[in-house]
Amino acid sequence: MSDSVVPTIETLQAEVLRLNKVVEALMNRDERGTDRHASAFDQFQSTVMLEELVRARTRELESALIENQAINRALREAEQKFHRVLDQSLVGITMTVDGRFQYVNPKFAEILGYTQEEMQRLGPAEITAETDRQFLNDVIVRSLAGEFKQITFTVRARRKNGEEISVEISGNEPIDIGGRPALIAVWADVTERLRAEREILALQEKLREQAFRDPLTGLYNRLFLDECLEREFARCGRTGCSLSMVIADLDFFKSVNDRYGHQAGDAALRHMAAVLSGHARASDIVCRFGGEEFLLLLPDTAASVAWQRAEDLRAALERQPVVWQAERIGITASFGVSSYPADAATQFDLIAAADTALYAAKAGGRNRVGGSARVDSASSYAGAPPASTGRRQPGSIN
Ligand SMILES: Nc1nc2c(ncn2[C@@H]2O[C@H](COP(=O)(O)OP(=O)(O)OP(=O)(O)O)[C@@H](O)[C@H]2O)c(=O)[nH]1
Repeated sequence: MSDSVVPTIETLQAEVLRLNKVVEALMNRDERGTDRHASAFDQFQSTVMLEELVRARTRELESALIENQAINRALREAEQKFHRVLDQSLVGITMTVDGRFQYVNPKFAEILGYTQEEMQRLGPAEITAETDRQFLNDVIVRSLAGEFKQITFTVRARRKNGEEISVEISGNEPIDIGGRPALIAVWADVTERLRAEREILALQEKLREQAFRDPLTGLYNRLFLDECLEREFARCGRTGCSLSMVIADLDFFKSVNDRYGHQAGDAALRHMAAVLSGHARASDIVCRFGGEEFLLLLPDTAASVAWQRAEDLRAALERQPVVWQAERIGITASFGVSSYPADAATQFDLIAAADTALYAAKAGGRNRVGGSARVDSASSYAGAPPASTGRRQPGSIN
């Protein structure tokens, strides 16, 4: 049979019937002719040939019919398999033509909370949250222009019940469906995945934050200080700005613990942390350096300004007693101030210089500020430590 046009089953069946009738008619006519007239040999021969031709054509058509039925069966099976795959797909699959969903699989309808029939009255724009609609339209226009071989992106979509979800869409170049460009896309609901990712990031941030925080006071710890001291030093080296440091150490803190108990000591440490934080500028870094020692890193702060700020802190601490249960415990601290580049060339020297200044303040009688940039004040001390500094008990001012 001709292979240019595949006839439909109906056409084939009609033609087989017609040919069978032709054969039948010929045979009848032949029989009738033989009865009535003695047929000429030629007529007989041509009739036999014609009959043979018709039979051959009938056989051809019958086998074409069988072949056609097999093809149709195979096509139906392939379509069924294809639909089964689409129906069972765990992701949404859509085919969009002229801005409308021409086909959506059940999963896509389920993701958006519509029926498959309802979905076919909608298009991608209608189910996209307003905030992302323009973006999606742009992607569709560019996809139809063949700009992307493959593209994956995420937008906010709106379900039938109004709930907003995040969907990840993967699409390819458009295909031709009946002369119209069609976009096939795979949609996945990634709302939970994105939420989990956000939670993990927040948790990581929290853990990072915890790793850098002192649990008792909530201040940064030494680990954090090491990180940012290096960074700040490098920055100041580059920009030529000054970097100051203040180390503060509670005076006679052992006596607070001994007299009021360890928990009162903890309260005093928290109180000290609150005073330091309360006086800090946004750019300052306030750390608990160790036991009852605190450290302030003051970027872009000249030595004299740092010294004055330490003095303000000293005075504030002296003024504000620790409130512990029914007690008001008066505490003081000694301070050591150092500055880059005035007192030190490296970050280690800067700490050492602040430490030396603190030691001098302790040695000078405590409750004072030590440092090379000291301004004249009764409570400041910058000289060498005397041989004996004496000790006094922290006073209850209740
Ligand atoms: N309550 C409490 N005490 C702490 C903590 N860390 C360190 N200490 C105490 O801090 C005290 C430090 O004592 P010292 O080093 O002798 O210093 P000080 O008594 O303050 O004396 P000076 O520094 O010379 O004025 C010790 O008794 C430590 O047990 C803490 O986290 N909580």
